[in-house]
Amino acid sequence: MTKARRILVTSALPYINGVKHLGNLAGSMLPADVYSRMMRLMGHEVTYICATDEHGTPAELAAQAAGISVQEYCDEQYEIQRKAGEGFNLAFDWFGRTSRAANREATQHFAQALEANGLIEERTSKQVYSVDDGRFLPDRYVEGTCPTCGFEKARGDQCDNCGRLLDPVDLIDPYSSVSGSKNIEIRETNHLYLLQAKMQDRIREWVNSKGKNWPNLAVSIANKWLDEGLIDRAITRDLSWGIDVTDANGNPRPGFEDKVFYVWFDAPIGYISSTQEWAEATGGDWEALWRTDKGADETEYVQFMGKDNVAFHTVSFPVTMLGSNEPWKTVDKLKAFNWVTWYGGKFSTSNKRGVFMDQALSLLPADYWRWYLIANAPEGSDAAFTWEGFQSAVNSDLANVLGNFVNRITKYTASKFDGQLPGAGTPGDAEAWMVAELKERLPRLVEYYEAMEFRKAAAETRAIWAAGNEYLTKAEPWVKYKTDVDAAAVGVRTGLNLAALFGIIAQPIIPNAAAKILDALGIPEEHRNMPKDMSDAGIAALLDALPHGAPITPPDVLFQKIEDSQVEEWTEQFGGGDQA
Ligand SMILES: Nc1ncnc2c1ncn2[C@@H]1O[C@H](COP(=O)(O)OP(=O)(O)OP(=O)(O)O)[C@@H](O)[C@H]1O
Ligand SMILES: [Zn+2]
Repeated sequence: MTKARRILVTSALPYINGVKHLGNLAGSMLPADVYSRMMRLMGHEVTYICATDEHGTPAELAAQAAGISVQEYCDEQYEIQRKAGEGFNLAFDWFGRTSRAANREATQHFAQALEANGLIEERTSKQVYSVDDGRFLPDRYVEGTCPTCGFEKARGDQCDNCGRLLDPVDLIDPYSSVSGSKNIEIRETNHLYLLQAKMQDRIREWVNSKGKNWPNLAVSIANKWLDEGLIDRAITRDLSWGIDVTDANGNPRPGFEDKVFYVWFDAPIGYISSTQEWAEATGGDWEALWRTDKGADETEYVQFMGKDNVAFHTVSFPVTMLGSNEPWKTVDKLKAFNWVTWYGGKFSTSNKRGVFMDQALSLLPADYWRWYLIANAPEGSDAAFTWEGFQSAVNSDLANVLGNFVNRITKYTASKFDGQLPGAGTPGDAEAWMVAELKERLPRLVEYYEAMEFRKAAAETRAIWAAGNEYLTKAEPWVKYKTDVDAAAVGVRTGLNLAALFGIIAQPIIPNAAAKILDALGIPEEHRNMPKDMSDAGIAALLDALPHGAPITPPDVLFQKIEDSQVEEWTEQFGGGDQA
């Protein structure tokens, strides 16, 4: 017996400005959920934490555009995202918010610890100041002409045309995005700087030791940053929405009354503070997950994110944690994804390109999307979302391979065996073939999950379902029934047990449909875990696990096929073919 492991899972915190698109879902929360579910089914103790990332100028500007306060805006958007997550069956143990008190305290704590260790310093810097607005204009509060490409609507932090990261003072002809005023001055003011350069060697050493368990994509991104040399960064901004900058006594830090911590500093700390909220609400032990002096050295910490977040998780956040000189748990396994692309371009929240979580659920149930997005996870490279690909994954994998199998065998039991699992007959060659298949495939499925290879895990799941269909072709209970009812009974019994197994292994990816199957077969909750005994005898036992005589009710249609006319309609509605 292998020992149950304690696993902490986090997925990149979704930013608060609007409901997430299917790219966001596929590149962070969905695989984290699938992985958490599988680890739970294997008997491990999993805590999956996520939260909304709520600070920063995009939230402020969106609130302003909506004519409400930032707090109100974030409250609304949090609810929307929480509901969308629920709709997609994301089984977070806690879905927190970085704007809550726990994150304020944790962020202020880290800043104190870093400063005490000589890693934070007050420096004077030049900032864009709007005389008419009477305030500094950080990041997106200022727009102007890009010094690199001449684009006239570049934002203070980045040019959307050429992609270059900018400092607001670099903009040519800057104007305030609050008032449009061009009465702009460059003024000096103080900010806190995180002295990342001092941490270069420690982070390198840490990446070298931890990176062994990361995919190449993550290690190469971390090394690229380290090779370029870590630079000191301002971790405060001239804003009011955010976490207040305090002194050691918790009083406002002189000179920082109108400043807050920068969102990049406080967001990842949200993983810790959200775990604290979870512990507070449930009586869970957050320290066993986060403090290596309190048991977290025995916790496995797994992070999920899209590739643009890797640098923050392999360099910036580790600077905060290691620089505190406190015994914080750092990431063990890191899974980074490429992009899901939308018809030759990007999914985009600001341009409303692609399909968004709420819209998706209004078209079809969550399982359909979950299956397609996991089976086509952007792992080795970017993965294109196409309506045709979605249609074919649903129709062939879910409806034809899994749905038909379950339907056929349960309906046949209902019509020929009085809706009861038949106990007669003894297994023969066909059953031995099936045992051999499972003996090879089930351990491989588990390996793929352990390695967080989601495409392969989905493909193996499908291959196991397909082997079941092949088994029925070999066993042909419907033919045998005419001459030898007992021989037919073996095929039906094995088929029903296979249906149960197929439901069990389907649970991580398509939890609702899997529950329907397991309910139809009357499998109690405690028997829905992954099988552990992979010996010949153990696998043979799986094929005769359900009690003889157990009542079997065919489930309603598990999956509706997607019609060509629906694909046409959705292509039209979402502008699928449109390359603009
Ligand atoms: N097209 C995509 N495919 C895969 N992952 C993505 C995609 N777009 C964003 N992500 C990931 O989704 C997670 C949450 O992203 P976040 O809420 O910060 O939005 P974002 O990265 O600003 O994207 P967008 O502006 O397109 O919404 C991050 O880990 C990010 O890397
Ligand atoms: Zn530019």
